[in-house]
Formats: sequence, structure tokens, C-alpha cells
Amino acid sequence: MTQIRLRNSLTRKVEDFRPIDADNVRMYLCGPTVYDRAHLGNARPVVVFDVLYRLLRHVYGPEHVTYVRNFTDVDDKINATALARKEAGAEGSLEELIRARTEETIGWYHADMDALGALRPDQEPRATDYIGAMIAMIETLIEDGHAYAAEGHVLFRVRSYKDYGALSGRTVDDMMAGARVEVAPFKEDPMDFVLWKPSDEGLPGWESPWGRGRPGWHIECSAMSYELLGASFDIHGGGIDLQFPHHENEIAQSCCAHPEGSFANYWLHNEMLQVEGKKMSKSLGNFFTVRDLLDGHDGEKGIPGEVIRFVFLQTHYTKPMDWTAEKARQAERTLRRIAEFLAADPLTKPWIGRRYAKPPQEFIDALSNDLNTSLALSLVRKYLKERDEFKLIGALRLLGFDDQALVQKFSQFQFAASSNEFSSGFRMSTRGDEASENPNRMTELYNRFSEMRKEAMETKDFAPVDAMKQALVAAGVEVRMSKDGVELLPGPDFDPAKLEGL
Ligand SMILES: Nc1ncnc2c1ncn2[C@@H]1O[C@H](COP(=O)(O)OP(=O)(O)OP(=O)(O)O)[C@@H](O)[C@H]1O
Ligand SMILES: [Zn+2]
Repeated sequence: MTQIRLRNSLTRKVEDFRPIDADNVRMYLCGPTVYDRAHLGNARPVVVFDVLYRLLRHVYGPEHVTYVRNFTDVDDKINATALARKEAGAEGSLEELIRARTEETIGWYHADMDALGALRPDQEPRATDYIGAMIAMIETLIEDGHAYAAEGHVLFRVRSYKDYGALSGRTVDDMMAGARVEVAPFKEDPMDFVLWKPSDEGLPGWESPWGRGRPGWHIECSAMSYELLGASFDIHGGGIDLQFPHHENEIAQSCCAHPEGSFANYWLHNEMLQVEGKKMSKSLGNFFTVRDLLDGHDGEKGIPGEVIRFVFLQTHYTKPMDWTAEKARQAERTLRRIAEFLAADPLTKPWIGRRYAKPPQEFIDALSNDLNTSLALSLVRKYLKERDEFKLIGALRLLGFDDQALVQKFSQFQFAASSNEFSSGFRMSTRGDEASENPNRMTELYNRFSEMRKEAMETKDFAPVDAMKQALVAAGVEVRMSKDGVELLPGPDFDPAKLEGL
């Protein structure tokens, strides 16, 4: 089995990745606070951890990986956007407006990240669905002396956890000198952080042993990861901006509440997307949204999600990067060249099953070496140069690029979605040479054969399917049928003339 190696922020070394249970590899990523559209920086961790997710699925099998990414749907910023709407005359209670805002933002988030080719995680828990689990965890922490209640708040007693600071490699005293910590009169120590706080009247709140209130941000991830992945899991990810204090606090809470577990064994942090040397962030105002980039804004034309993904993957996730129009142009040129090549070749059509296009081992090795995506992309260019379609498609798919979508979006061939000539709507219209004639024919046969098979499953009359299969085989086409569907692979003896009568 391929050995994946990852840079673990805990040890600051690239280590062999050894899952706790190879039958269920578990990964948690801190997700967005859903108050507004995601900016391009927010998309970087999504793409980085999507590549890791795909690699883990490739190595351990898709059904042996669990990827959880949360939505933080309780937050001052969400309340503020809902309040602003209410003040502007929006109808409904504040609670309804808050709910509407988080729903709407989650919808945007899904649409934007889908456009970047990111798979949806296996679970996307919302913090507000796990308040009970958070309260239970806080109670345990209080019982064991790691937390205390004061004036409607509950605080984590940082000095009760001797390993606090291990992830950032700093002591509590160093951190105190560097961080702007809030000194509240009810805190025993300025470093102590909030687990629970009172809610103002009219704002979202939950009954708890400490009065009506709501959780602090850090406890959300500790509680949700425990509920969905257990006291010990494999990988915890997020942007480097979250390492301190958010991740340091998650570790303290989880390890103190569940000393039987190790929490996360590997911590991965992506570096920041920057604008002129500064982190792109809402608070600095130096941001643009993923949606603006996709759709085009201020007179600029839109940029396809594949281009954005390609640009991200050019830079290793541990390095800061800038977004530039020149990088986007170059990525687009490469994707066009790939698409033209794929479009001109009859192999890249829906009737080619995924199983035939396998990423070469050298390509898997590149990704397995701490996600060396820039090396992986140079291998993609190499396969293109060598005109090795199988390697190229295998590599593209593992990186999260859909070859058919690339052909449709980036090649000059036109695919008429409305075409009634072929039910899939997959049609080439510009080149009349043989190479494009046969794929049309194959697509048609593929659609017809799939239809026939579907029908046969219902009627239990498999005779027509068998007859067509025989004819295809006689024309040199290998036919594979599985529960996922049908695959047609023209072999070296493929003779399109023999398909004439079909
Ligand atoms: N410029 C950036 N580059 C890469 N990742 C980023 C950047 N900004 C935020 N992230 C990551 O985006 C994810 C979602 O973060 P979150 O929702 O807390 O951000 P936000 O409040 O929208 O961003 P901001 O930091 O701009 O206030 C986190 O994993 C965070 O590390
Ligand atoms: Zn988190």
C-alpha cells in the first residue's frame, strides 16, 4: 500500500501517516462561520483538504474515509447581519432572520465550493445541532477541575493543562506576552478562555446549568469532532491562522475532557492566500469573494472553477501564495491544451469507465509526499506532452478535475446540451474527421446499451442486452458491466465498420 507522508504541525516534521484504523480513516476540518460569502482565502483550505481527502480515498478506499467539516452557525457576526436586516425592515423574528441567513450562506458555500471541484465532506455538522454535546463536555471539564463558572460564563483553566502551547511550540507565558488577551474581572488568569457565555436577551441562547447562553467557538469543534469521530482520530486541519488560539484551545478542551483519547494525531495547516504580503481577510477588507471571481465582477470576465483550483495547486499548501491574473491566464492555457487533446481523442468519452484511467504510481507518490501538488501538475503536463491519455485522465481525476467537464468547458468543440441526437447531450460538432465520428457513434451505442440494460433489470429479459453485447465484442469492444453501470472499452482490434448494423 502507498505510504502517505504528511507534515505534522505537532512535531514540525514530515512523518509517515499511520491511521488508527485503516478501515476508517478520520479527518476533521474547521469549517466556515456562515455569515457571508466565502472569500478566495477561505477556499484554499477547502481545495487543499479536498486533495488530501481524494488521496486518502484512493489509498484506503472511498468507503474507508470519514471527512467531517463543520458549519459555525452561532456567532456575533451572524447575529449582526440578521439584526441589520431587521432594522432595514425585514419581516420575521430575529431568530427566523438568523436561520434564513445561515441557510442562505450555507447554500452559497456549497455552490461556490462545488464549482471548485471540492467533494462534499461525509458529514457537515452545524454547531447549533450539537449544543447538548457542548454542554456535556463543559460539565465534564468543570467536574475535573479544568474549567470554572463565573458570572454566567464558563472559562477553561489554561494552566490546568500542562501541555498547553505544544502545537504552537510556545509556553503559556510566551503566548501571553504575544497575544492580546482579554482581561475580564471574572477570569482567574488572563489566558483562560471562554467555553460558555451569557446571551443577550433577544439573541440566540440555550438553557444551561450556567443560565441562558451560548457556546464559545473553540468548544464547538471539540464537541462535534468527538461526537462524529471519537476521542482519537487521525487528521485535524485548518488554516495556519487557526493554530493559535483556536487549535491550541481545541486540544486543551478535548484532551482534558477525554484523557482516554489522543484527540488528533496529525495536525495539518495550510498557509495563507495573501494580497500584497498580507493575509486576505474580511477584517482587513482586502478580499474578493469566490463568487465574484467565478461570475466576473467590475468588468472582469468570470474565471472557471477549474482554473482557480489549478492555480491553488501550483503552490504547496505550506507556502503563502498570491492570486494573480497572470497565474490564472497560464492555468487556463494549460487546461485548454489538455481539453483540446482530450477532445480530439476518441478515448475520453462517457463510455470509458473510470477504472481504466489509473493515475500512475509516480503521480500517487508525488501527492503522497506531503501533497506535492506542484510536482503532480508537472507530471500532468508531462503526460500531456507524451500524449498518454490514460495516465493524463487518471492523474486529472485524482486531482479533482473532471475530464469530461474540461472538454466541455475548455475545448473548441461544441457540446449541445439540447441535442436530441444523443440522449446524454454529448455531441461534437466541429470536426468531421473519423476521430470525431467514432466517438459520436460510441456515445450513442453507450447510451442505447445503458438504457437497454436498465430496462432488462426491470423486465428480467436480458436477451436484447446479450445480443448487443455480443455484437460489440465482435467489433472489438470490451464490455464490462457492474452495479455502477456499463463500461465500453474499444480494444486494439476495434473495427468501427462492424458497428454499422447496430
Ligand atoms: N487568507 C486566507 N488564506 C487561506 N486560508 C484562510 C484565509 N483566511 C481564512 N482562511 C481559512 O478559512 C477557513 C474559514 O475561516 P473563517 O470562516 O473563520 O474565516 P472568516 O472569518 O471568513 O475569515 P477572515 O479570516 O477573513 O475573517 C479557516 O480554515 C481559515 O483558516
Ligand atoms: Zn475548529
